[in-house]
Amino acid sequence: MQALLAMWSEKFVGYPDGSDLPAHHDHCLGCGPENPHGHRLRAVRHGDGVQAWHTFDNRHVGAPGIAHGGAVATVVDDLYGFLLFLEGGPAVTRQLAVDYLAPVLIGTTYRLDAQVARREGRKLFVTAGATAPDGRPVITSTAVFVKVSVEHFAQGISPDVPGD
Ligand SMILES: CCCCCCCCCCCC(=O)SCCNC(=O)CCNC(=O)[C@H](O)C(C)(C)COP(=O)(O)OP(=O)(O)OC[C@H]1O[C@@H](n2cnc3c(N)ncnc32)[C@H](O)[C@@H]1OP(=O)(O)O
Repeated sequence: MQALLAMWSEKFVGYPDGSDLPAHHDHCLGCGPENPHGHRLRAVRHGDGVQAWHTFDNRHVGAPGIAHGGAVATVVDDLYGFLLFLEGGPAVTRQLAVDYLAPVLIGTTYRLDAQVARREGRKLFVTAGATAPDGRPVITSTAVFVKVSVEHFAQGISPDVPGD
């Protein structure tokens, strides 16, 4: 637990505009480089928000040729998680909504953007979207994140689960 806390506190530092943001951790489904099932999402700071380019592959297919809606939601949720590095501390998803405006195609690279729309007490109201190469919006999203202490994550740490 102490090693995890130390590793995370090192990640909540200032990030200049345009800089790469770190993975949440190596096995994160959204961005972890060591998760064989994961999306390996990479994001950069873009002004006061975050931006990513992402291509879904056949591990995340729903209908043939189309990304599974749950996989899309995973990536959006994780993209919001990168905003936390700009906020300076952890938070967790309390509510997530995704509007699927058009199919997200396997093998097509989409631009994703997320930002904090509003802060209210411990809540962050966030918004995101994904844009196709021709400029069409394919999804929009809103979510509510709630700030937590790093001790919140101790609930999930088990010596029997790989990756902990
Ligand atoms: C290094 C990386 C580290 C960070 C690592 C981050 C990794 C990012 C990965 C992507 C993100 C994830 O997958 S996160 C994992 C998925 N999410 C989770 O596991 C969270 C599970 N839920 C919880 O643990 C809990 O519900 C909490 C901690 C979120 C909150 O519990 P609580 O303290 O009891 O509070 P609760 O009653 O639930 O409500 C909290 C506040 O939200 C408000 N609220 C609730 N629903 C809504 C709603 N739909 N719209 C508006 N507001 C709402 C309530 O009114 C309240 O406001 P007020 O009374 O305060 O005004």
